[in-house]
Amino acid sequence: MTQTRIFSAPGKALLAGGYLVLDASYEAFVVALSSRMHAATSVQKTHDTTSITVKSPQFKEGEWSFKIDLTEFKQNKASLKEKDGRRNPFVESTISTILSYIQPIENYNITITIFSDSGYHSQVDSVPQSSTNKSRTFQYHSAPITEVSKTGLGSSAGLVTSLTVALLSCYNSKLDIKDEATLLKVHNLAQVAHCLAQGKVGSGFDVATATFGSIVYRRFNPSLINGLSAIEDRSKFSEALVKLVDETDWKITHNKCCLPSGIKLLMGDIVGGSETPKLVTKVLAWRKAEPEKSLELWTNLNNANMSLVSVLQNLQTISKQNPERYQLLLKYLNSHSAIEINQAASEKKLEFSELEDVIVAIRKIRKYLKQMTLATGAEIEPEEQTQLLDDTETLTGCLGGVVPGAGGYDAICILVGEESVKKISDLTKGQEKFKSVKWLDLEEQAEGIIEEDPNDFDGLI
Ligand SMILES: Nc1ncnc2c1ncn2[C@@H]1O[C@H](COP(=O)(O)OP(=O)(O)OP(=O)(O)O)[C@@H](O)[C@H]1O
Ligand SMILES: C[C@@](O)(CCOP(=O)(O)O)CC(=O)O
Repeated sequence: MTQTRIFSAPGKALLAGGYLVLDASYEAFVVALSSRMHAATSVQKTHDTTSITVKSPQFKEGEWSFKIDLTEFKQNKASLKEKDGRRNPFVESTISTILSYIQPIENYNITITIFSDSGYHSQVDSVPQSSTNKSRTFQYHSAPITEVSKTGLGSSAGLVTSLTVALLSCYNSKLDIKDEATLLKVHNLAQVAHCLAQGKVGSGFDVATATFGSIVYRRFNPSLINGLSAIEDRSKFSEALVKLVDETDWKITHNKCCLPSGIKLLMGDIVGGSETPKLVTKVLAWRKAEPEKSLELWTNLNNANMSLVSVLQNLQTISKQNPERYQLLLKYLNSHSAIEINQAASEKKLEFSELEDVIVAIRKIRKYLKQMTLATGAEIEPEEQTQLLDDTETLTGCLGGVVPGAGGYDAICILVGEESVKKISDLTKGQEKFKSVKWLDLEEQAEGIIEEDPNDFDGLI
């Protein structure tokens, strides 16, 4: 019997809480994006050995095939061997984590096909291909996955999370991702697989967002996964993994939190790029060397981050409790810039002080990220980005913006009234001061993992 189920998981933009989120004392606000990673299953029972193939047809040589003798797998923790010696550490790690967890007795032929929305990668040298009913279009690249430039939306987290839920569904046809406990299990397994593939334990905000969608996130203790990776024997590893996934409280926070209606996230890709690990190393070294100064800065920045979350939540509440006033507020936003709103507030002429609250919170975040930049020497909000973000405050309908995640020269994220999105992208196109920005064709899509309609993928699989 063959069954096709398709699951997808979103990309991310870390709007508030970069660096702080590495420490479980602090929370971060992460927005899930409309660029998603999809995993389509095909399962057949077999009497032979288990065979698992992951295809990623948008990339050259995007196929990784494994034949697995289940008895041998249980006895030996050696890594899986791909048929043609091809490597994809994230695919290998996810398959071996799921098999270690499930410890299957019956054999299946499984094929999972991955589809990646165009926001994750540069579209240079790629051609579109659509499903029969034209509801889905994906870009097909002429190069292997490792050679195509990434945009920073968390492609490996999206891959691991969608592959985790897809593989689990192959062994449990009743798997329901609307069930909270199931979703938490998927999250825990995907975090383990992602960390083992990376060979390090990060904050995990990307995997958490891929699973749960737009959230306020607090990380888990890294020792949970560090302990696992030290186990050499497969049966002991499986036993510890089951305990960790099913019986351990990871003490993470993943509270749903999204942008208020009528306010959109606009993400600008910047010409240039930064290496996150180098920035992180500098920041953590300074934090260690300057415990008192850094505590003060971390506290101030965290207060600013949390105030952004709370003013956005306040707007969401107004939109529900007083929709008429909220429509007027949005109208005002879509006809004023952050500078003008701020000016009106200082002259005590502003009717919608809630808009000023957002602008102030964003400015505070930037102020402390700039202090972090100057103190640590890590280019988190470098001068070019400062100028660019200041310039966005002059755009009608824009509340300002930040450098997302680790910052640097990768991207900017701005908050914009929905009606102003197109105007801003049109207006900035020809302008010298915005010449380094390419607005990405994506927006917030707050859901985490969802199950897709297979008909939408006809002709692609
Ligand atoms: N569509 C895909 N198909 C197969 N493998 C993928 C796909 N997307 C990502 N991967 C895997 O994830 C790797 C990229 O992970 P890496 O940790 O380098 O980037 P990342 O931090 O997730 O990137 P970014 O945040 O910029 O998207 C790829 O080399 C590949 O192994
Ligand atoms: C700096 C850090 O806090 C955020 C990095 O975010 P991004 O990969 O730049 O989106 C690192 C992490 O949390 O793993």
